[in-house]
Amino acid sequence: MESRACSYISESLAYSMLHHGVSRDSGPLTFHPKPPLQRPDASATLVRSRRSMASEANPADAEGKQRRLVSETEEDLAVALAKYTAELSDKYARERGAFTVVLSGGYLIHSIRKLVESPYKESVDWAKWHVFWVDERVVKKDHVDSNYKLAYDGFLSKVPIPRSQVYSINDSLSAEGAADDYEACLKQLVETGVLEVLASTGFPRFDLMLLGMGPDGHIASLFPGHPLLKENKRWVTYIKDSPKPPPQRITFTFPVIDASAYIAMVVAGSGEVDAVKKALGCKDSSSDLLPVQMVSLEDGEFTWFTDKEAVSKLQNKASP
Ligand SMILES: O=C(O)[C@H](O)[C@@H](O)[C@H](O)[C@H](O)COP(=O)(O)O
Repeated sequence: MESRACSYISESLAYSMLHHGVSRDSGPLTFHPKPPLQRPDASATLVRSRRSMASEANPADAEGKQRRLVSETEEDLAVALAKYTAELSDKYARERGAFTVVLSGGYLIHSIRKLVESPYKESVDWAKWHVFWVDERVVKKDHVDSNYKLAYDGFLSKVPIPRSQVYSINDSLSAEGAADDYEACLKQLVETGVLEVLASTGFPRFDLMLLGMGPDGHIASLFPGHPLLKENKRWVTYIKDSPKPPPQRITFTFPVIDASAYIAMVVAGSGEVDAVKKALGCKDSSSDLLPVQMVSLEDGEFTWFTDKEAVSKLQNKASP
């Protein structure tokens, strides 16, 4: 099980830039000016959330930027998510020679299982992928709680993404140290052009975040009522009192999540029905928002990928 720990990025990138441009494994990367953001083809079932429905509850929704795909089954959801991800991979590989993808832990890794099967296993340009984590538990990488291990076992070990482009945390550091280290890693990747920065906010702009949501509406390691929800300077921070075990984690902050080009919020099954109902089904006062409702994309597109079970408490299951 190997990846490029962020503390070693400096050496790796120095080597890569000297010898190949950016990536040691995949040859030179070319970066072109990015054209205006384009939406991937909307499938017949992909629908835009109704503005009026949750406009107070969700700023992204208020701007009409949320879409919702309700699949009949979890299996259908996994098929749709693989297609969506592969299309974005093609787009970014073509446009700028790199595709920056952020993973979460939890059920999400199971949801992307179709990507390691035909046709995607063969057709996706895996050499262009750069993989990050929206949050990570501060444990050794071979620990059963490690999000890296989860992703490695279920996804990364099955596709040829260059190891130097898999940015796992340095698991020999404390939570504070690992957060600092990961942020420094991101800053180096901005300098070398792998990562873009959103000009309007100065925060790094990832091409695609594949996120899960907990039953309490948390995303990443940003939990309801926690002071970290207000962090607006750091790119990566740490938490030592996570209500979901294990307690020590590092996490991207909201401004980084908000700078994303695309977010896929993946929720399947019955475990999160109440949070889904609250997030998508009713108006709330702004003081009572779930973390998932606090996402406010600057210039991106937020798509809910759910199965029917996950939206079973919603009256309007697929908004027009
Ligand atoms: O470390 C973690 O716990 C995850 O990264 C976390 O952000 C996860 O995505 C949500 O908790 C949803 O998890 P489930 O899909 O297991 O509900």
